[in-house]
Amino acid sequence: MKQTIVIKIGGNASTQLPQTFFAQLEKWWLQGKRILIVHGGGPQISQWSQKLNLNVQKIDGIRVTDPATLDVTKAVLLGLVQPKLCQSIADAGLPVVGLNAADNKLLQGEYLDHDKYGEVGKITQINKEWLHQQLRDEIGILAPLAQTKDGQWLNVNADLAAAKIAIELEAESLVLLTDVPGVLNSGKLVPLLSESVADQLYQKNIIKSGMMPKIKASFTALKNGVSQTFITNDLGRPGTQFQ
Ligand SMILES: Nc1ncnc2c1ncn2[C@@H]1O[C@H](COP(=O)(O)OP(=O)(O)O)[C@@H](O)[C@H]1O
Ligand SMILES: CC(=O)N[C@@H](CCC(=O)OP(=O)(O)O)C(=O)O
Repeated sequence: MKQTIVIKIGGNASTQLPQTFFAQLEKWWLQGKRILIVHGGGPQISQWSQKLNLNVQKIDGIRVTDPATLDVTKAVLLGLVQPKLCQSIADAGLPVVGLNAADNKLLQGEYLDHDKYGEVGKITQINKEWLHQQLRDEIGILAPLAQTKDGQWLNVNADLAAAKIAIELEAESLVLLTDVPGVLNSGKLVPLLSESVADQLYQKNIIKSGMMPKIKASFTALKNGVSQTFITNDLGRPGTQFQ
């Protein structure tokens, strides 16, 4: 569906959305684009885990998730982050619907590597027809959680979830909205990034932590039919575009 735009909003970015974000969203909506927002909430999950004396550990940007942390993840994403985002988009006068994995088996998944990450998964199947229908009338706000065929919930990194969903929806673009202007090298924005240069930046430890799943997500989407992928902190600016 070439009229679809998938925007991933990181947990930090979701707390400081500028007016330009809502203006661009409205512009795309009025142009007839279908818009799906996949939201993160990593910093909020870490904060609540700490309050509850749970261990916070990430490996290359992926949270190690034990059953108690999975409960916190669900509660924070579906109880705090998502309603707040829905509220701010509704306040901007745009139609919005909050969505999660359990809505008509929207996101099915399987474990990534149970021994390494615990209750963490990757998305394997999407209820596309139903999702397309929802996006005809409303902007969708979707949490990065999936369910196995047996109904077990899985925590999914939001960048990787957004890429998989963008591919499945045949989106025209994927925008990863975060708290930095794009990929930085010695403090300078890299406007265009190829996979070989990204590998070099990774080898030099310039691309690390939370940027790693974003790079993987961007190239995966690009190689699988999404025409354009960006990492930015402003919907009005392309930040880093992938090539
Ligand atoms: N080369 C890089 N350029 C920019 N940011 C980087 C880079 N390498 C690591 N990062 C880190 O990645 C962070 C963004 O990832 P993350 O904190 O997971 O954000 P989000 O919550 O938006 O997913 C940046 O704030 C920065 O600390
Ligand atoms: C498995 C995994 O890492 N899940 C992520 C889901 C939220 C997320 O990705 O949020 P940000 O985009 O704000 O980082 C987590 O628990 O932090």
